[in-house]
Amino acid sequence: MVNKIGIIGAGAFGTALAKIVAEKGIDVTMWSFDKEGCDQINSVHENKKFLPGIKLPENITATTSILEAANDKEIIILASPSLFILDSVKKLLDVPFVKEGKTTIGIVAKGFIPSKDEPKLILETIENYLPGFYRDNLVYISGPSHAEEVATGGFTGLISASKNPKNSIKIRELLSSDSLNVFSSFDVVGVQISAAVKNVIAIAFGVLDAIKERSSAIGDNTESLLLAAGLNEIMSLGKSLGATHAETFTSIAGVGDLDVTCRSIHGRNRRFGRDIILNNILDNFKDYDDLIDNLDKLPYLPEGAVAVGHAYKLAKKHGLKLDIINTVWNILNKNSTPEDEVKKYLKITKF
Ligand SMILES: NC(=O)C1=CN([C@@H]2O[C@H](COP(=O)(O)OP(=O)(O)OC[C@H]3O[C@@H](n4cnc5c(N)ncnc54)[C@H](OP(=O)(O)O)[C@@H]3O)[C@@H](O)[C@H]2O)C=CC1
Ligand SMILES: O=C(CO)COP(=O)(O)O
Repeated sequence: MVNKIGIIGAGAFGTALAKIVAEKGIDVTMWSFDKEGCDQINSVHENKKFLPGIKLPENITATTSILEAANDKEIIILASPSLFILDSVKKLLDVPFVKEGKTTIGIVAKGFIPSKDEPKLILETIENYLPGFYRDNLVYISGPSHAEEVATGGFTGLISASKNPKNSIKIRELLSSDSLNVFSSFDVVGVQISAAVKNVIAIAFGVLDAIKERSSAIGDNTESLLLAAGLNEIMSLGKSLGATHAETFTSIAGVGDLDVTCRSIHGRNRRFGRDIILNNILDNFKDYDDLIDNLDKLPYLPEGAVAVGHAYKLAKKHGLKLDIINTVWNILNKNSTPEDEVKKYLKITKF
């Protein structure tokens, strides 16, 4: 029986999972990048920056020492966003328990790690940094799970995916609770692609959703069309990259997460799409590279902005014509106006 774990990254989702686990009587040590946030969790038992208004159990403690958070823990969960996860992994290499392979590592980041190299899925990139025995042993945690609802006990389904069934079961047992229903999967490729590319589709959805407020040419029917076509693009890319189970795409990891990310008011990628139309947010950036370099300056993190660059390259490499991914790529590169890109995608001439 696990009695203490480490969570690396004290953002909204890391904190929500910490609360679920701590309420089961398991002690949680969270590593926070930010000293002030760390002090708040320890003194007032609240993460005011990322999960305001949620009282945290007292068996959650926070530290700015990654050694303290990760050493001597049978399980650690990496909860830093995809943009920063590699920094966290590099820091973990100094932790004896991690170096000796004594810990099971779960990862919740959805997206691609920013890089100019050939696109790689998150687990593959992380495996390249960790000692060899972690290969095929990492666990990828996904599913439709906005932190705000997980933290307040909203009933939620998650997928625990690993090539090593012992490890996926270990994480499943750790996270399962009255409000969290966790399922195991072997399809690490299908689950990761679904998690990364749904953020791209959600940006497109946000763009359509904002145009819907201004024009009767776009309605709920149009949005459902986008959702269905988006799922097809996720499936095409997933199959080309080696997804092993078609059911992944119709599961909570696929259509479930796509749906919540596009429709929920909590969705940050959807919000980014809306801000492109309603607040001309792209005017603040010179070009796509400038957007990616400054993404962490936005008040919320739309990981789909990074993911679209990788998905676009992967689609090209595999000879796939993926129109929504191309449309989002063109919008973020300001190849023409977002409205014109949407018209081109829908093959219509006016709104
Ligand atoms: N939010 C959600 O509902 C869900 C999120 N996820 C995934 O979980 C991951 C984390 O998302 P979320 O919790 O929402 O993130 P948040 O946007 O809430 O938090 C940002 C996080 O980034 C960390 N951070 C900021 N700058 C740096 C840096 N330079 N180096 C290292 N860490 C930094 C912060 O650390 P600190 O607190 O220490 O300052 C904090 O943990 C994402 O990949 C997301 O896709 C998955 C399911 C649901
Ligand atoms: O992955 C998520 C919910 O499952 C969160 O999506 P956003 O990053 O768009 O908020």
